[in-house]
Amino acid sequence: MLRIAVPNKGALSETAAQMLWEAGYTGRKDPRDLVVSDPANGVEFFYLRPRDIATYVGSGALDVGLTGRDLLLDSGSEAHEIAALGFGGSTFRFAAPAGAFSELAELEGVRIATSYPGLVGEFLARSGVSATLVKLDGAVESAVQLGVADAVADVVSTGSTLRKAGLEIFGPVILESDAVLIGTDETIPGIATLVRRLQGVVVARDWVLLDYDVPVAELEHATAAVPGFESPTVSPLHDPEWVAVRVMIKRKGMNRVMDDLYALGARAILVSAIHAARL
Ligand SMILES: Nc1ncnc2c1ncn2[C@@H]1O[C@H](COP(=O)(O)OP(=O)(O)OP(=O)(O)O)[C@@H](O)[C@H]1O
Ligand SMILES: O=P(O)(O)OC[C@H]1O[C@H](OP(=O)(O)OP(=O)(O)O)[C@H](O)[C@@H]1O
Ligand SMILES: [Mg+2]
Repeated sequence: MLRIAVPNKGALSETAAQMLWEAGYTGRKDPRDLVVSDPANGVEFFYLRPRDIATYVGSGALDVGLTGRDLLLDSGSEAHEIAALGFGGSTFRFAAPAGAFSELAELEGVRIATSYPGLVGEFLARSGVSATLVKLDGAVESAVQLGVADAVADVVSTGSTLRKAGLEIFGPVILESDAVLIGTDETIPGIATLVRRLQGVVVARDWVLLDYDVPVAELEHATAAVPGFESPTVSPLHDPEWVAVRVMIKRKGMNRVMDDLYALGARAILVSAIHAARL
């Protein structure tokens, strides 16, 4: 059985569970379950703290895990990224009260609060800056106001936590993070199927099916404007001057594409959701 680590709580847990469910796996029914076996799919899920997942997978105790790129790098684990999962996006940034710092070099000798000392320490070392890291468990945005640090380095998503704490981002982007599938050995039986299933879910979330009818005379323009994922399917219609076209497009921006096709003379432009995919 493939042994899979899944976040048991926190920012990634809900979407990770939803994705696995959409990929056809049996999830946990009770949020207190620690282990769930899914023999029909040949997998076993271990619900763990997101921060610990890279440690379990890196040690070989578990085969693969869903976690954040930032948590993977912070852990120093042997595990590596197998696939990006298209959710849990965040950036990792330095922040301080407005005007306190404007660039990285000014962090020399100052105190930086973070719950990701591995990630931040490695970044500072690579940049040739020597600072004192103050290791906190979370809510690091309060560290400056409470006087235990001069700056913070933390996960930023919408930026509202920083704003509420009166802090502003400065300096370079430390990391762009995403939820990722991690492992040590991609040849373990079952991993390739898991990856294909998860990628199928990512595709089904990000792409839609677009159907439209277009005059044959405009077909080249329309397919050049909307080439789709691979190549559009073109089918004859009863009226020989028209054809039907089917193409996959990104969900984001689909209304703009529909407007453009309409302007080119396409009609009966329909969008439908993709429920599952193997590409
Ligand atoms: N507000 C957010 N929006 C999007 N992703 C986030 C957000 N906060 C954290 N993440 C991502 O989620 C992961 C961290 O998850 P989480 O915050 O649940 O773990 P933690 O901070 O170690 O645990 P906890 O917050 O429960 O102490 C990281 O990969 C991070 O990039
Ligand atoms: O930019 P925002 O959308 O405001 O999100 C960023 C906040 O979310 C995370 O906190 P989390 O809820 O994980 O709490 P923690 O600090 O205790 O880990 C992160 O550590 C930031 O504090
Ligand atoms: Mg957190």
